[in-house]
Amino acid sequence: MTQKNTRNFAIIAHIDHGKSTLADRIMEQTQTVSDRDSKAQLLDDLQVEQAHGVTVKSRTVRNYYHADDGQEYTYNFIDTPGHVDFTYEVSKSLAASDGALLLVDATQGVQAQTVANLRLARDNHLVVIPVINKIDAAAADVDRTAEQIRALAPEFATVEILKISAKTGLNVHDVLEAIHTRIPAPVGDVKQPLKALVFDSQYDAFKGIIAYVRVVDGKLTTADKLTLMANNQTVAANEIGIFAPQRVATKQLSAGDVGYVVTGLKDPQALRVGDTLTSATTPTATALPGYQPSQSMVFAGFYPQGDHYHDLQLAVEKLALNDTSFHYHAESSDALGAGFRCGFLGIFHLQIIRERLHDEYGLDVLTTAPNVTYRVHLKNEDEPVIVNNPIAFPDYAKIDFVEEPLAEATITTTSESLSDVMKLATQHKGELQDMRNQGDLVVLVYQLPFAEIAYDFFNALKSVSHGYATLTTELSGYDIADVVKIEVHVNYAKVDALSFVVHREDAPKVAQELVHKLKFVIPRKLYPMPVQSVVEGKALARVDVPPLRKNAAANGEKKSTSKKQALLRRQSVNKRQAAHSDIELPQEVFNAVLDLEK
Ligand SMILES: Nc1nc2c(ncn2[C@@H]2O[C@H](COP(=O)(O)OP(=O)(O)OP(=O)(O)O)[C@@H](O)[C@H]2O)c(=O)[nH]1
Repeated sequence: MTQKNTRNFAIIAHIDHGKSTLADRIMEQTQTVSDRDSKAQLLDDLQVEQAHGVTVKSRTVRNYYHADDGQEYTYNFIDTPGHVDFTYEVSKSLAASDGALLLVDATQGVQAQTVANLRLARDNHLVVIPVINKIDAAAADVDRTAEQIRALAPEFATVEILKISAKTGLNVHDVLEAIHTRIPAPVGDVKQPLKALVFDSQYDAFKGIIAYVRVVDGKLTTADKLTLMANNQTVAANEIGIFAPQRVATKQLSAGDVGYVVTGLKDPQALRVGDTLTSATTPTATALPGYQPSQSMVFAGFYPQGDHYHDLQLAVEKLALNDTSFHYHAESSDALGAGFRCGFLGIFHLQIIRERLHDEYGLDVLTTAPNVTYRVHLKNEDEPVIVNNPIAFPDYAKIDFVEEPLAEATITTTSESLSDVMKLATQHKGELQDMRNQGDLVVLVYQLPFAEIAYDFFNALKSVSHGYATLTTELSGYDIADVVKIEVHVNYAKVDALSFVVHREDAPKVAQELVHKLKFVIPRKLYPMPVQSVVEGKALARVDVPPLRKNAAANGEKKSTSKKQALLRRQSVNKRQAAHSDIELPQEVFNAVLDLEK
């Protein structure tokens, strides 16, 4: 079979519009998987994906399709995630594709991620096939959805929009035909030196790093010695193969093919996604453009529970290899010891990484309260200090002013929940920029501090809108903000890992709420321990964590004054000792900071 019969495409859509269901149907109708296998969810195989019912990793699968024109085609498709926190995964997949199926749910119409993903596809010069899905559903409004799609891009005004049910399989055949008639065959020259884009990777305990590649030019065989162009590192091709959907070894991958290479590299940091793989003996002159590194929006500290620092280090290295939008570097805290400062695309991403550490590596990590990046301008300094860890937030006396990141949030909701959604956005310091109708739905554009949406905004939005509202966010710049650091002192000793940054106007309320929550989660000691929220050197709130046993010096005890004084003296000795002793910090303590209504 020649490359003219190969098609590489991605399936993109807003979350839950049916990508994985369509991927399953395509595999079924091309007999890539047996009927028995297709009963199980084939692609979303990570435990976190099954637990949340969403895709977080892109999946690549090769299918063979006997088309109506009598020819056999190779279809390499990449199923991509739909959640806004995983857009980076989508952009990597698109760079390895020539076309995209853009799926729109007929019951919901065009949504925020539909627009965002279409933009990514067009940036990558892909041929986009619009597909309306769920036409079998009672609430489907196919005509309205078609109208919305036509309005999205000029080229959609004339192309045929396919109308399918991925669930029942209705018209999926039309999709299979459109793929080879509308999406171009890969261009690339088998005779040129090898040039392959590493678009994803995975760490296998036995085989080491497995690179997922799209071969752009040339051929790749196991006989080749290869070079990774970013740092000129030579690697082997111990095994090469395709995804069917499990890895199946082949003898050769040539220009236009999508497959994998078992590199034999054992150091998880040795390979960078976006790198170009070439031949060590006849290398190509220029590397492929690769990807823009992703920008972390939310940061949190990960600390091992117990004596597992090195296990955690290995696990984060391997996860970062598999998820290039997850970043980390070593940090330490007085209270928690050695750990890692980790960067995420959003709070859902953080949650998924935590769960993957648990599911795939058996590690439970202590997670400190998440925060955004601040630009702190110091007095008499020209350049701002970039702070993504509240522990490192400079002393308030040295600060001239602080800038915080702003988000442009696009919320699509129903008119019934409009007023509740607007109230929520205002509570989170949102300023309305634009409001328009999209069919029966209302689209609201807000500008608000990124920190306000970084925590619980998405869940709150889902709850006030009864699950209907959707959200996409984009960093829209930095602006001056009056923020302060809240420090927590337990028994007069600062617990650095509990520090966080809030707007000054919210500080008194947050400080009160925090100490009242901490009172119940800080493990008790034999003596009472004051817990204070301290802002700019002043304690704004205080409570006492009660002692484990009865306080012998408390009033109401029938004791002589001298006995009480003796006890008080002993307790004050305890107290001084305690100020130096370790305070245990279980995850609930950090959750108390996390759950605050900031
Ligand atoms: N009625 C109907 N339901 C469908 C159809 N296609 C998918 N669904 C349902 O829609 C839900 C979401 O489908 P998925 O295929 O998981 O959606 P997805 O786009 O892959 O979701 P993410 O990967 O998380 O973005 C599931 O409950 C499917 O059963 C369809 O054609 N008709």
